[in-house]
Amino acid sequence: MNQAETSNNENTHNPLLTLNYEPALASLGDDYYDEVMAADFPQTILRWRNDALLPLLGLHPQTVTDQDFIHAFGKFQGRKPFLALRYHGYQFGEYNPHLGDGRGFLYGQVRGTNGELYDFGTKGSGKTPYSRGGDGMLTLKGGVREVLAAEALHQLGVRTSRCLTMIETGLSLWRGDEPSPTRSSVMVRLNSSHIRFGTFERLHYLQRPDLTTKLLDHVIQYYYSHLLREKNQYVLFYAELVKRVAELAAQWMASGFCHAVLNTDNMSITGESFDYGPYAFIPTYDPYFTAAYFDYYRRYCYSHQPSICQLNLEMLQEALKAIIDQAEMESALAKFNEYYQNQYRLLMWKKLGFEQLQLPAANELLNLTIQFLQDSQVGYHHFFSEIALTFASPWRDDPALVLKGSDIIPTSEVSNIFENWCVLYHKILNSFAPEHMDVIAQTLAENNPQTVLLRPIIESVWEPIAQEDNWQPFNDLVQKIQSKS
Ligand SMILES: Nc1ncnc2c1ncn2[C@@H]1O[C@H](COP(=O)(O)OP(=O)(O)OP(=O)(O)O)[C@@H](O)[C@H]1O
Ligand SMILES: [Mg+2]
Repeated sequence: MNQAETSNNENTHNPLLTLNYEPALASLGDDYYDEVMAADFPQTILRWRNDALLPLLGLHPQTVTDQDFIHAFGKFQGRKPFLALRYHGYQFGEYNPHLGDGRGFLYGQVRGTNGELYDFGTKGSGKTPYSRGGDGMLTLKGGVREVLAAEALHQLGVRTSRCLTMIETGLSLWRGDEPSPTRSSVMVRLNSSHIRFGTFERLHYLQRPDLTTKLLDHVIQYYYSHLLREKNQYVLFYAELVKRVAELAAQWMASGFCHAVLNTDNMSITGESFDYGPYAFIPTYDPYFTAAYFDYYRRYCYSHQPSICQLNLEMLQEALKAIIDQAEMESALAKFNEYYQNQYRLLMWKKLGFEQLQLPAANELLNLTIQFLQDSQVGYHHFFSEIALTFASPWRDDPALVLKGSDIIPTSEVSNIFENWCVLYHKILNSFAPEHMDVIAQTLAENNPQTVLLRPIIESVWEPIAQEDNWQPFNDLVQKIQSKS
């Protein structure tokens, strides 16, 4: 076989290339994107493949070889067009009309076995017309961090994008925030959509309500299709987006996650979480914990996340008001807090072991928990995982037994709050039948995995990669996360 025949053969036998790709976004026309080419990399070494996602694409992991991944997502053979999507966005409060996919593109769109349409989006695949001064690349550590964040958040029940694969690409990159030169990677991500708030903001900036209408119809058709028959579907879309985003913010907060860069170009129009750059899981409950070193004014600190999401939704009204009544959008947004609070409470109660709780004891328990976590500065995740680990039915019998045997040992300054917490927890346990203790134990275990992606854990798997190209700790960590252990 000559080279062309070999390549053709690889294309027709590669299950990743013979998926039923749907040109949903491409069919909107080139007002929304630029066709681009992928970089030609000196090396393509498969470092990670997310076999857990393949069944969603209708594929059996055993039928997809490592070479198939490399051929499709490292060498970028056998598919086109690749679309660098156009968008703008508010970055740290300032409008930036020079954005767009600067180091990635929409690789293709595929319908999952669940009937939903998914984007395959790249990151680190080379320069585009939107790269500005950037090199179009993703560091290997950046790829490792994004893979880990997405898997961890998914297992914590957060509505998130996930990485399909990560391939090392053999370049030396220079970055201010990593010891440089540093290694490079390309990552392919599965998102519900790569259409961002900033995609609409750009159309408003260009004063093209015709293109806004066309894009919104597309969004509703593909991502809010249950609204298609409604007369006032545009308002209903906005109202549902408010709910989805409020619930997402609650999921981040309960998970102890700080996204770090909540610019409107990082806000998905489907209300899904994505783009894991300088994120961090909070070590302790600190409302002002800030994950990005360049966030000098703590704009995107942990506790600001709900209000920033609300603000981003408010700014989106500006981009949509040419086609949706603004007063109606305002009244939809007025529900943000209620949606947020309801979801946050529910998730926190689950972390405490309860699917359902009677008010007002439920609120009291939540307030006391937060107060204790904040005043004591015990590890946020550690506190919950210790409850899950040490929980035992006798906690019902005596408040002094609650958390006995755990390593949560409060200092004298917070011993009062801790005692109150134990007394209340004990009282709540007694509002359930003894047979219910197993259910509580199970709820605790399901909602508080022992493996938490704190920064030192990420560094501990990155070090062996950086020092001796040892991927075992990384693979072990992903496996632990995926198995929720
Ligand atoms: N190394 C780079 N080269 C070129 N453009 C870049 C680079 N890093 C970031 N950009 C661009 O800067 C903007 C903001 O980057 P940001 O980190 O939010 O997005 P991203 O991580 O590149 O991609 P995504 O939002 O799809 O996850 C985007 O337009 C992005 O494409
Ligand atoms: Mg981004």
